[in-house]
Amino acid sequence: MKRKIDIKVLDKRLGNEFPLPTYATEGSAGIDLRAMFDKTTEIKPGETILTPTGLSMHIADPNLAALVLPRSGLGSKNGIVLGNLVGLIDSDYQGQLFVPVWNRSQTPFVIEAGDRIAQLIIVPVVQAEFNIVDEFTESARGEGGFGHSGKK
Ligand SMILES: O=c1ccn([C@H]2C[C@H](O)[C@@H](COP(=O)(O)OP(=O)(O)OP(=O)(O)O)O2)c(=O)[nH]1
Repeated sequence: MKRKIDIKVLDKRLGNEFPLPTYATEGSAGIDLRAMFDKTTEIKPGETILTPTGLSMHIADPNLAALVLPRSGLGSKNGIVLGNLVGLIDSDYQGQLFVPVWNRSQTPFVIEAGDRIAQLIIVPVVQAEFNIVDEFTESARGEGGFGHSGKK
């Protein structure tokens, strides 16, 4: 059976006033996160507002993490993205998920309580280890650094 990560619903409006997050289709990678403000909130141009989601998670498994990403439509049409560009939820984080919602547009943006403002995906993680070396020969591909391949 597929293992599922437990996400706790802290805000009782979720599941009552607003639908619980769901994977919209069989192929959906993410679930939408809602802005669980107490009231309608305006984000001024250039402003970032830390937004509660009403959801708490403890991933616990170090082989997993979660990413908070902008919703494509809000980002490309309304300039509503994330103040940290991408949010990383560590497997040992325990607590409410917050989304720093950034209005990078030139116009104020109104968020009603419960609006879907970002999305969350759970991803596999492989940790790196660091090894001190005496000598290192770069491969042909590594020489010259960024943009060195000359390919367009
Ligand atoms: O958009 C986000 C990003 C992070 N977090 C939570 C989960 C994450 O595990 C924790 C710390 O995030 P991060 O490690 O990115 O923050 P930091 O600024 O590097 O601080 P820290 O010193 O806590 O690592 O904050 C959120 O709720 N929303």
